[in-house]
Amino acid sequence: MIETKNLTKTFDNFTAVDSLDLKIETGEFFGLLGPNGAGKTTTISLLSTLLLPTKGEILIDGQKLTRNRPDLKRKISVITQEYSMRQDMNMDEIMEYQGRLYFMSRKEIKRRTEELLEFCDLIKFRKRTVRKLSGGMKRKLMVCRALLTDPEILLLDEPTAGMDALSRRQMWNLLRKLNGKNLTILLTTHYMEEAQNLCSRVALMDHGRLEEVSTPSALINSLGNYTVDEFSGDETKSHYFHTREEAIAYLSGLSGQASLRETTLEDVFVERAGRHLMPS
Ligand SMILES: Nc1ncnc2c1ncn2[C@@H]1O[C@H](COP(=O)(O)OP(=O)(O)OP(=O)(O)O)[C@@H](O)[C@H]1O
Repeated sequence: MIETKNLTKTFDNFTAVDSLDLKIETGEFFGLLGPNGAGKTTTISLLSTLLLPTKGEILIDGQKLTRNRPDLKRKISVITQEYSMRQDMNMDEIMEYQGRLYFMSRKEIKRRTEELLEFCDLIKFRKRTVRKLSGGMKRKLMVCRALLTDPEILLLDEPTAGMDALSRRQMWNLLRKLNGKNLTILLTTHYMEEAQNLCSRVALMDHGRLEEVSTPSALINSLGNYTVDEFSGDETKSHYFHTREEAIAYLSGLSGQASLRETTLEDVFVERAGRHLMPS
């Protein structure tokens, strides 16, 4: 279990993460959502001990995480937004290099590499250098590399940013499979469809603070499960309803162009951003 208590990070006079109290259960698939600058990446950096908190603490399975706890740090792997891999190395070499950093035996590196590349559908590309991999393959390789040491928790900062629709779906399938094997996953994303599809719970952050923690379906339900979009000129106005009947009754009373659909997490995000999640 990951727990943050009053977790705070201040840069000079600016508070990027403000008194964050969060509990993520073992085996959860958890999403950290919020507008640009909300403090998501900073939170990931704190959880991976890349940054140290100004105040508060992080507990992993009830024990305080610090840079001097290699046993706890080993439970956590992080995949950042940058591709931090040598271009001239092939997949096997990337994995071996990583394994040596963690003092793993040759035999163990080979065994895990085989298993992970197979699991991630990369085995036939193992001799390809990073330079020649597609963006999607590089991301999958980063997942393999992060899992080499067999962590219990995977932190992912925008794992599908810039990916095409097909690669994104392949990554979703891979992350779902990993979560199915009881890997705890915490990701940040700007894609609400991604959070709605993958996450069992999401946290909405803004200005470093936690606004709400809930399930995607409860958030959608709070707005209303049915949406009528009313189109006039360049503008679309969305109206939300709790029942299909109410939505249809409203729709039938409209004279202009309009359509009925299911409400999405993106609607929740947009509505809240309009009200109070707006970056200042
Ligand atoms: N090293 C730093 N020094 C000063 N300010 C920083 C530093 N790192 C982050 N910040 C500031 O902290 C705030 C939160 O940044 P962070 O990257 O955590 O947001 P985010 O939610 O991940 O945003 P995005 O969605 O754009 O990636 C921003 O205003 C950012 O400018």
